[in-house]
Order: sequence, then C-alpha cells, then structure tokens
Amino acid sequence: MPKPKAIVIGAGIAGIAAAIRLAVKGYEVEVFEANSYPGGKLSEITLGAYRFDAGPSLFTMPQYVDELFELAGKTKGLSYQNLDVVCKYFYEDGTKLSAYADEDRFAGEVAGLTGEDPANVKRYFKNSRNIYQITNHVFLERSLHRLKTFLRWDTLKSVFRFPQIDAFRTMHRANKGFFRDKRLIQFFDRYATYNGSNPYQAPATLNVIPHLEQYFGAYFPDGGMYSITTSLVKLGEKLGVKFNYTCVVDEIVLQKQEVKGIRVKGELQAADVVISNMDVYFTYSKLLKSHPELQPAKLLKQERSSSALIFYWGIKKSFQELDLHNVFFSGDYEAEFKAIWEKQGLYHDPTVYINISSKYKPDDAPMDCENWFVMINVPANKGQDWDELIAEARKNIIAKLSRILGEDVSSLITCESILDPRSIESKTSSYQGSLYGTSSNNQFAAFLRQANRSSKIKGLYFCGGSVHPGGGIPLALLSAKIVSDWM
Ligand SMILES: Cc1cc2nc3c(=O)[nH]c(=O)nc-3n(C[C@H](O)[C@H](O)[C@H](O)COP(=O)(O)OP(=O)(O)OC[C@H]3O[C@@H](n4cnc5c(N)ncnc54)[C@H](O)[C@@H]3O)c2cc1C
Repeated sequence: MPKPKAIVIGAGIAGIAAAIRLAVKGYEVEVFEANSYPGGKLSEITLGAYRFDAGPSLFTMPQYVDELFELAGKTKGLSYQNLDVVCKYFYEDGTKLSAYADEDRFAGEVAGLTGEDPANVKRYFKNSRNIYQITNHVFLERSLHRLKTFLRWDTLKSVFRFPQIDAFRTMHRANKGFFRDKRLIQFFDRYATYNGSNPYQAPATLNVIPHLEQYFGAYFPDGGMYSITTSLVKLGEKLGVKFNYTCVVDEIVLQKQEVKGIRVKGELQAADVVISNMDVYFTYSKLLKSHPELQPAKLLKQERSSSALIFYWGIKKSFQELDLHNVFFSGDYEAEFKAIWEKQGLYHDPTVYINISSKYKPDDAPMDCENWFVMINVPANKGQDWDELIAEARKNIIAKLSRILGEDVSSLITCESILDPRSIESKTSSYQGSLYGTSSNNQFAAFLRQANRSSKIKGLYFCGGSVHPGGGIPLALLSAKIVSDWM
C-alpha cells in the first residue's frame, strides 16, 4: 500500500515539527517553503563577522523539541544549557535586578532591592503554577475544538476549577493585588509581551507565563537559537521528509470541500492532507481566495498581536554588566502601552530588550565585541510611516542605553541591519507583521483562534503561531502535536 501523502505549507518551526510527526506516523511528507531557507521567524542573519538569531531569542520548554527526537527514536537531540540568570533588568531609577532562575534566590534578590516580602513572590509563583495546572490540558496541550478533549477526566477537573484562574481581571490589576512595589508590578506585567499582548487589557490568566519560565526554566541552545531549526530540519530529512525551498504556494486546491493538493509554480501537487503553517489570515485570503464562502470572517477580523522593531548591531566593546537577556524598562509602562495599543505608535521612552548571544556563543562576534539584538515592542503594521518612526526610535534607544550604561553607544556600532513590521510581514508572510498571530487582549481570545483542523474543508489542518494554542516556539510546537494527534 502506498503511504498517504501529506503536504506542509511553510517550514516555520511548527511546519517542521508537523512534518517530523507525520513522517513518524507513516506519511510521505513534503514541505514547500517560500524562502530559500527554513525556520521562518526562527532564522538567522550574518553581518560581516557577526551572527545574529533573527527572531526568537528566549528558549523555554525545550521538552517539546526533545520529544521530537525521542519520537524519531534518537537518543541525541538538540544540546542546550540552563540559564542561572534568566534576564537582567535595568530600571530608570537606577535599580538593577537579576532574575535568578532559582525561586528562593530570586525572592531574596527582590526583597533586598524592593523590600517586598519574599513570601509574596512565592505566593505569586504558586498562583502562576495553579493557573498552569488548570489551563494546561484545556488551552495548551489539546484541541479546544474537539469533543474528545472535554470527555477526559483531567479536562473536566480543570473546567470545574476555571473560577480560580482570574479571567475577568487584567494582568496588571492582578499583579497590583500581589505587590506594592511598582518595579515588581512592572516586572510581572512584562510577561504579557511574551505573546504580544497588553498587560493593561490582557486577562490575568496570562499570569501563567512566569511559571513557564520560572519552573520549566530558560535555556540557550549551544549552537544559538537557529540550531533549533537546523537540527529539526536534519531530523526531518533523516526521516525522509522532502523540503522544497523557494517554492511559494499559490493555492490550496479543493474538490467540493475536500483538499486535493496545492498549486505551486503553476503545477498541482496532489496530497491526501494539507497542513498550513502559513499565517492563517493569508492561508484564507491568498490560498483559498477563490472560496469566499469558506472564509471565517469573524476570525479574520480579530486584533493582531504586537510586532517588533529590531536593530542588529555589531558592537565593538564587551559589557561586563550585560548578560544574554537584558531589559531596560520604560519609566512609564502604562504610557508606553497606551502609545502602542491606543495610538498605534511608539513611545519616546520605550522598554528596550537586548539579546547578546555572543555571551554564550563567543564565535557570534569578534574578540572583545558583542552582537546586540536590540528590540522594542511596536504596534502591528497598519500603514504607519515606519521610516520616520524608526529614525525617532533609533535616537531614543541610543540615548536611553547610553545614559544607563554610561557609554556613547552610537560610537560603538560597527554595523547595522533593521527588521520592522513591514519586513517581518514580507519575510514570513505574517499578517501586519504580528509576532504571535492574534492578540490575547481579551478573555475569549483562546476560544476565537483558528482550530487546528478545518471544520469546513476535509483534509485541511493548521499549525503555527497564528492558530490554536497560540504564538511562541513552545505553543507553535504544540500546535504541530495537536495536528498530528488529530490525524
Ligand atoms: C522578532 C521576534 C522575536 C520573537 N521572540 C520570541 C522568543 O523569544 N521566544 C519565543 O518562543 N517566540 C518568539 N517569537 C515568536 C516565534 O518566533 C513564533 O511564534 C514562531 O517562530 C512561529 O513559528 P511558525 O511555525 O508559526 O512559523 P513562521 O515562523 O511564521 O513561519 C511560517 C513559514 O511559512 C512560510 N510561508 C508563508 N507563506 C507561504 C507560502 N504561500 N508558500 C510557502 N511558504 C510560505 C514562511 O516563509 C515562513 O517560513 C518571536 C518572533 C519574532 C519575529
């Protein structure tokens, strides 16, 4: 019997993971990727002697990557190390806080700097763990759109505990209930940005995120973030997955309401099932444009997550006080989120995140130099004058970093490349350049995301950050798992 054929559209991290899982399940799998390289957002760039991870820089829940190697029967997978200090934080009032991975040490650091009772910090993490235990089976690891999910005892138990998850307060309000110190509230509010949301709107359910980082840990892959992509592509190839690059898929071909294959470079590629890893907005609006009757209008109108503006800078100096992950907080967080979400613009004093992979992978930069990935959160692309906004932001970021680090940062920049919402959109086909699909700014967001299987088109599945369970590497990997479990 010939193997059933699966086609995956897009070699983002979820597309690669879905391809691996289906190959293990016995499918013949072919991936069609528009770019000349795999990874989508999880890719890399080089500038002279500097290498940069282009998109994601924080690696959490590596078990979902390990699981793919285990499924394929491999004893050796991706190698990575656990971080003792997850991130260093710099506040406008001069406070410097090291977020230690160890809970007791972190609570001690916070108590020393802010006077906040360490017991409060522990109570906070306990609440975060509780939300995880309640939501994990329902919102993360399984489909919300399958009856089978709700017939399981662990799901039912979780559903009965829903009133405990604080879905009707905002994250910010809930954080204010835990802490008195403004710096600590700002610290925990920042977790909303892990899926491109606004802590002043997003439900307190998202206070689960600190648990994912604190309990499961933060990691650095020995070969840099891009090695997650390359190691999984290699694994897929070993399993017989065929990757086709520079192949823009133009259409998902249907007969009645059943998938027949895809059209790429004018030719039909037949398949029994098609898994789209392309942003769901463009899957419908481009690949299924000849079927307006099948478009989920409500879903396509949903608010998108925030985007990012990134400066990749080669820096001709090494900064002892900086680590792999560094955050320079805005002096007024609420005003910053108002500027992004209400005015769809930028704030003059943005929160600046710097990732320096050369701290852990010295060959990413020349000797005594560092590769700075400098990012601020920005609104999704709605046609703003980005050239003007970028020029202004660049000035403000350099002034802020120079002031806090006591160095003229502009004179240390030896090379530069920029990624903005427009280029994120064009390089990865992400609608409006959003990083994490739809936003999680209201308590119903999880229920409104595209399911991992089409209810209207037989044989069509969806994976990736724009569909259930959401954006970020761990959830994108889980979407592939849900797809494969469903088949
Ligand atoms: C700047 C930035 C920082 C981030 N930081 C983090 C972080 O620190 N930690 C974290 O976990 N996550 C982070 N994320 C989010 C994370 O990168 C994404 O959630 C995840 O990589 C999405 O993967 P995906 O599988 O949905 O596919 P994507 O990466 O969106 O890739 C989709 C792929 O489909 C291809 N494609 C699209 N249309 C077609 C077509 N018609 N034909 C063929 N191919 C097509 C695209 O070329 C692309 O390769 C960040 C993202 C960005 C951009």
